[in-house]
Amino acid sequence: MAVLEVAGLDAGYGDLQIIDDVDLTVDDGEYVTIVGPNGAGKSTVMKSVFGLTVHMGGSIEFAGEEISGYRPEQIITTGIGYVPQNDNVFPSLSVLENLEMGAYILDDVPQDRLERIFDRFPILEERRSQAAGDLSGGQRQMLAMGRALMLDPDLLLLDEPSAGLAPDLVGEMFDRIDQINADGTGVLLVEQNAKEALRRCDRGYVLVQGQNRYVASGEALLANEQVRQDFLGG
Ligand SMILES: Nc1ncnc2c1ncn2[C@@H]1O[C@H](COP(=O)(O)OP(=O)(O)OP(=O)(O)O)[C@@H](O)[C@H]1O
Repeated sequence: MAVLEVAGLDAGYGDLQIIDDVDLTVDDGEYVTIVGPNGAGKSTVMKSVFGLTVHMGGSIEFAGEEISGYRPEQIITTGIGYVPQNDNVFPSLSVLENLEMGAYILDDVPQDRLERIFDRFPILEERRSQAAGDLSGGQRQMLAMGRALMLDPDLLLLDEPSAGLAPDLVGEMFDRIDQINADGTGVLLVEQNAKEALRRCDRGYVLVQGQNRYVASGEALLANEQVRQDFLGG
């Protein structure tokens, strides 16, 4: 069953249209990645799903509900979590406070989820009292994911989580995403690290100049000579 179904999406910023007639689906528990050249509109597609762009046409359904036109505060209540690429933690708040903020729409902080996040990311428990601004880039990214997981989303949107990480941490970040997905959370990932993302995902989209150029399993895209030459560095 498609949890997220984007059809004929046109979107952009102000009067500027960036996304042109894009279709995209993420089935229940599926791991889907969007790759493509710089400036292709990958982040813009993701932001559109989360209500952060100007919607210019098409539909965005999540779990059967039309969510285009919803504000981000409404969208998180439908079961979509979003981890932006930048400014994704509150630097002056502690790690624990950041995680608690993730559950701000609930009356009480769900302690069982907090425990699960600490089990998944032990470094966050170790550093629970430290300011988020003092964390390393990788730890900050884990905190941002943990915060989004506090609402136990059905679909997690991740915008370039490996950006800026030291090469030895990139594999670890991808492993974390695999684990989150293995626990049943659907994942929509935008990545510059296209080969690694395609190796890990169920299905991939290659976006070029705001349009879908290829849609196939990650494996099939990696095996496609044209895709390799044009978008994966050979
Ligand atoms: N807030 C904004 N206002 C106006 N234009 C924007 C804004 N954000 C992005 N753009 C433009 O939209 C286009 C697509 O950007 P987007 O960030 O979606 O691309 P991307 O494929 O994610 O690229 P990258 O991998 O370089 O982040 C670019 O031309 C960019 O300059």
